[in-house]
Amino acid sequence: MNRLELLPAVDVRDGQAVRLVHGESGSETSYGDPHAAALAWQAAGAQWLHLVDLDAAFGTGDNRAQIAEVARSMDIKVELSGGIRDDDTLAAALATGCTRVNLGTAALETPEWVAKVIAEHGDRIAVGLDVRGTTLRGRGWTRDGGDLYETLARLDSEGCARYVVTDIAKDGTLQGPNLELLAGVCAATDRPVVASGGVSSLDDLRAIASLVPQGVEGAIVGKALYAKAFTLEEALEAVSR
Ligand SMILES: O=C(O)c1ccccc1NCC(=O)[C@H](O)[C@H](O)COP(=O)(O)O
Repeated sequence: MNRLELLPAVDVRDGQAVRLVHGESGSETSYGDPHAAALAWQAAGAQWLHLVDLDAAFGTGDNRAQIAEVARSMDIKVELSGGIRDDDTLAAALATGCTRVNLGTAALETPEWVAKVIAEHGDRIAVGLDVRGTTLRGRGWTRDGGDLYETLARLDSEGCARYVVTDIAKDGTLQGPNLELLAGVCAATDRPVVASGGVSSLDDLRAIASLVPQGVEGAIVGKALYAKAFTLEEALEAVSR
């Protein structure tokens, strides 16, 4: 059986690594230099980094140059997210050498473009399914964007390689992942799923790992690492068995 991949998160707002609660602008806690955070996760044994430009996601500017520098300097795989919505932002993201990008708003607002780039770039494109209940949210999670399962069926038919599934109600809260949502998405698609939002403990990671046979491939971990609920080394050990 495959091991659960862990993706420590570095979310960047106004040049700083931050954590948000429910992804809400204004709820930031700052954790300093994003590059230092990324290098720390790499040094601790991460194989992946989940790197988010929150300003680009919210439409309050961007941190593209800084994020590109971080992505380029990593020896590990990087998943880039936040504000990738057109040819220019996609080309800039892919040019950082990241392993894949995560599209959110574009999958809701410009589905033809997303179908085109899925066809062009295959596995380098993931789609973020960020939900409240079963309603998708776009534009930095501020606007409703349709039904989760209808969108999933459409993206599946277009060949989307992978989904990053976030329960916004859980994100940044340390309240535990939404296992029911993850199991529901896995039952609806044969594509791999990356779980995001709410991880609070090693037991949460073990619970997500129990869904690997159903199709969960990885888990993004943010707040719990920054709040020192456990170390990344402990997390990697917990999912290695
Ligand atoms: O990923 C995005 O594009 C995004 C847009 C707007 C608000 C938040 C966004 N991402 C947040 C994350 O990916 C978190 O880092 C991740 O869900 C970790 O959550 P947690 O472990 O609960 O801190």
